Amino acid sequence: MTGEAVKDEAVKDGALLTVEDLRVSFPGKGLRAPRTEVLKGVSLRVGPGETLGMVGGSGSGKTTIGRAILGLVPVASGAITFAGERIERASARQRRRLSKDVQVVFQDPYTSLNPSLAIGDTLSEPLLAQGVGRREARRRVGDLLERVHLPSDAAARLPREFSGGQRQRVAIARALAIGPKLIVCDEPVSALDLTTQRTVLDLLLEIQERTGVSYLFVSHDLAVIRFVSHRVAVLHKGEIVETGDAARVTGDPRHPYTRSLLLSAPVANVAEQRARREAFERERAAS
Ligand SMILES: Nc1ncnc2c1ncn2[C@@H]1O[C@H](COP(=O)(O)OP(=O)(O)OP(=O)(O)O)[C@@H](O)[C@H]1O
Repeated sequence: MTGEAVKDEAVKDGALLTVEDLRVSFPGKGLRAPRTEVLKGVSLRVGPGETLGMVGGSGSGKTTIGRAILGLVPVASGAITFAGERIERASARQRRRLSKDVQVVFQDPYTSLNPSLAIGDTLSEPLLAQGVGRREARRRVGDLLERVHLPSDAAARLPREFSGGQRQRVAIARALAIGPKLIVCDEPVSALDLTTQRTVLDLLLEIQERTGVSYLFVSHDLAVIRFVSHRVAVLHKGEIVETGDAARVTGDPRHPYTRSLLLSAPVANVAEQRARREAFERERAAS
């Protein structure tokens, strides 16, 4: 299929991001070891203004999907289409252009910000790189801080003066700086305590409502995924085993792996969890 043909299809079905039959492998350990296939034909789509939650256990390949979309790992085969443009083997120039539309928020707010750069400089950097003038950049930094509910004097301070939750707000503000269409959120709240998790998730939802940005939201935590996602894809050993509406996948999972994920989730509602476990065990005994 030519690049043009894929472009037309992607635009026609209204997807912002389409991943088709994506395969990624890494060299095995040892000289003659075969490569390890980490993604084994993953397909997904994210619509404009939509959050696709990507959930799966450790090592299932969640982060690798995000990294492939961002061009940070080589793709063995398959197609990644963003806004009608094939990007799985984007050139450095294409990547620079794409960085305006596709941003990322990483898990660890303690390592994702430059410790020697004042918050204002961290936020103005992407703006200046896009050709925004200094004065306008300063004004927009003020807006960004306001949008993520940080005080305007934060601009002059260093990351070490902020808590984990506040730093993650800065990371979100940086991702938002040049008005992206898609943010890959890679476990953005996993390093935060429960109360802070909630405020950062609320912020992400508020931003989506206001700007219409799409999220590919990676997490191992089903409760977090249920809270933020419109649709959910469940990844297991490099393959998507179940996908669908968030309430359906997390409330009435069809695949045994999704059910086991649900059962191993921390217990928010003991009665609900017990009923689910009993139903699961009855079904297993009957099969
Ligand atoms: N650059 C790399 N080189 C070699 N192996 C890698 C590389 N990146 C990831 N892997 C391997 O690929 C597999 C999937 O990793 P990935 O980080 O995508 O999983 P994950 O689902 O995000 O897991 P976690 O929740 O633990 O971060 C793991 O076995 C990991 O060791």
